[in-house]
Amino acid sequence: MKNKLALISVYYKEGVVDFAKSLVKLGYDITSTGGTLKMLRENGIDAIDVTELTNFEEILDGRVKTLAPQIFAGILYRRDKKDHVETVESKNIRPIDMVVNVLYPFEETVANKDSTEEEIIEKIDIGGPSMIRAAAKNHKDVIIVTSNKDYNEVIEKISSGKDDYNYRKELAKRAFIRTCKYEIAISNYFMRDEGDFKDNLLLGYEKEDELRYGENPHQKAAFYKPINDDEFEKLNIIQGKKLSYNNMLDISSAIDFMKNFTDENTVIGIKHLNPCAIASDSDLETAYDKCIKGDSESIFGGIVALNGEVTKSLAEKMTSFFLEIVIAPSFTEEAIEVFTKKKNLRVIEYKELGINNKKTEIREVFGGILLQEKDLSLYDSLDVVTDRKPSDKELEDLIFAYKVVKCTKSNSVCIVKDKRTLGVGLGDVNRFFASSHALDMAKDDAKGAVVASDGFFPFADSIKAFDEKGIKAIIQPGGSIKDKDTIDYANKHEISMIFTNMRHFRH
Ligand SMILES: NC(=O)c1ncn([C@@H]2O[C@H](COP(=O)(O)O)[C@@H](O)[C@H]2O)c1NC=O
Repeated sequence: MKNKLALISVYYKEGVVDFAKSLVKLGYDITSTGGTLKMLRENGIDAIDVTELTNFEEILDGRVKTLAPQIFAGILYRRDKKDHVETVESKNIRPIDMVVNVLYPFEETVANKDSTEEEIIEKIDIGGPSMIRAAAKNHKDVIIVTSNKDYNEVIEKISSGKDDYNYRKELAKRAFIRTCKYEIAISNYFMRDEGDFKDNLLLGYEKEDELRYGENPHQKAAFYKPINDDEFEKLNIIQGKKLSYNNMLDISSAIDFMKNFTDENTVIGIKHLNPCAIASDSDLETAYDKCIKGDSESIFGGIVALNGEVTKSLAEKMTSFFLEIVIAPSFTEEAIEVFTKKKNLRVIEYKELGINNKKTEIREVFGGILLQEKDLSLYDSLDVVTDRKPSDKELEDLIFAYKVVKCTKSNSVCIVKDKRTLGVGLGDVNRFFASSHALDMAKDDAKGAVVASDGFFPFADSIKAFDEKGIKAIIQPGGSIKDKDTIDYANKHEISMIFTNMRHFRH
């Protein structure tokens, strides 16, 4: 009886020589293709050239080498079917008991900006996926290996007689996942000119980690990363407890919110995916002090995002009370040292905080998912619709306040003075409630402050409430059928009002 036969054809050759040597020790014969064959032979492995099995030389620059009936029949015939066995024997086809294949690097070639179209097309592996699928289909009798990460495990399993049906099935599963991800990458390449809203949304995700629990302790959860995307790796988790489900949501909000504050040092305090306070200043530490003053109570147990380097003195301030996460583009060594006092606090460095690198966002809903462009603009125009015009200082604060309401759950209204939130009313079911909440938080400081609203005011009731507290400038999208009432009220009470013609709901 002949030895078992392993067909080895791998693009990346790391580990393949040792793997093949181990297979030989376990009694396997090796057959191989082109560059793999050369390498194995150079390393003293007496491999059979696959052309001896196919009776056909490799042609068309390697486009056809293993694509031959002798190979596919050797892999695919059913060992438990008499007629299959007879066919294979009568045609002198050698059984192939293991296929080891590492595909052409299509994904890497597409990711390389210097690759030409021709180079990319040539990296669409044809023979590899065909062999992988054939071997995976016939896993009952054939072992399929698709990654050099599996080499050691495969040798261990065979050596200990544990290369049983279940293990071969497990390898088949990995193989089909590999070819599936490969096809997603190829299909997405061919759809690249269809823009963001393609007819087919082919997404592939792989589990990065199990999470301790979900939104609540009784819910299980895990985090999945998109295949061929290393965005998550850009988060440098300097210290702290493992990230939880809610932490991941909060970090995402922090990253999203900060994209609105690129032109000035800004500090955002976040609770339950909403900013509880935001402040900007020419000095980061002052911005931090202003932010904490904005809502010194809600920030407890929250997240602080800063768009500048965290210094020792800032770190000392942030360790003086309980925070879950601090995220910033950089930290000084002294700051990191200070944070070590609070072992559980997650300290996260994200160099691209404040940079826009995603144009669309996905959400799951009943029956499917929703895909939309991210809300990346602030206003369409700044139309002063009242007799009184805002002063330059008011205008600065109005624009700042409008950025804040862009970050909040709708309906939202916020009150701002000196680029600092005094009160944020958010997630309310009616705009007057949101206005009242913001006013309650701002207390007497509201005098001389400005207001922003993420949607239009349907009635003049909120304007009246602002006026009673001494607010003199308002920014809102406009667009209500009752805009006239609101403008008339503002004119009568010498309030200036700006229409932006751009709403910022966030559901
Ligand atoms: N066309 C074929 O018959 C074929 N058979 C195997 N390959 C690929 O050739 C690569 C190995 O290259 P080499 O034979 O030079 O070591 C592997 O990634 C394998 O997937 C092929 N190439 C692409 O389709």
